[in-house]
Amino acid sequence: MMKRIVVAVGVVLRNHEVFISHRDSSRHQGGKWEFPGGKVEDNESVSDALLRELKEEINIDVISQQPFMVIEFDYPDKHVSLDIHLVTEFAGEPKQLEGQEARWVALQDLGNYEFPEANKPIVEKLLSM
Ligand SMILES: Nc1nc2c([nH]c(=O)n2[C@H]2C[C@H](O)[C@@H](COP(=O)(O)OP(=O)(O)OP(=O)(O)O)O2)c(=O)[nH]1
Ligand SMILES: [Mg+2]
Repeated sequence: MMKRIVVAVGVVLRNHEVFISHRDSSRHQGGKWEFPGGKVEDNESVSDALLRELKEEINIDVISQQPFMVIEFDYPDKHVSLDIHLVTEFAGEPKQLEGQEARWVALQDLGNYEFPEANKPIVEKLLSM
């Protein structure tokens, strides 16, 4: 059985816009857009991982976050559990630190971006807000 990887994911919101990054094509589910985040390490809580990943990837300090949804999804080569949080307050200006393209996108335009298949319910829920 494939081990399920727990991933902390942040939907960073400001004025009805969300900050997304483009996943490098060399990576798992590469060439698609993503919400910043990454794997929860051993001995780390999901919220610790969320804070760490958003600092490492987009250089912000999370001040407020709320659980949004959990999605378990099996890619052929990887089983993931995405623990998604809305980040509604943060310090610093989001900036991609890992060389990926990144941008603010209006919530109602999210449907124009290609995300990994597991993200479908996230995008649907955001579009219905
Ligand atoms: N960050 C992120 N990962 C996602 C999303 N949707 C989705 O299926 N994933 C999957 C892709 C990866 O298989 C997995 C973990 O993401 P990751 O590669 O960013 O993990 P990480 O930041 O710890 O990076 P690394 O150790 O692989 O370099 O979650 C999403 O919206 N954001
Ligand atoms: Mg990541």
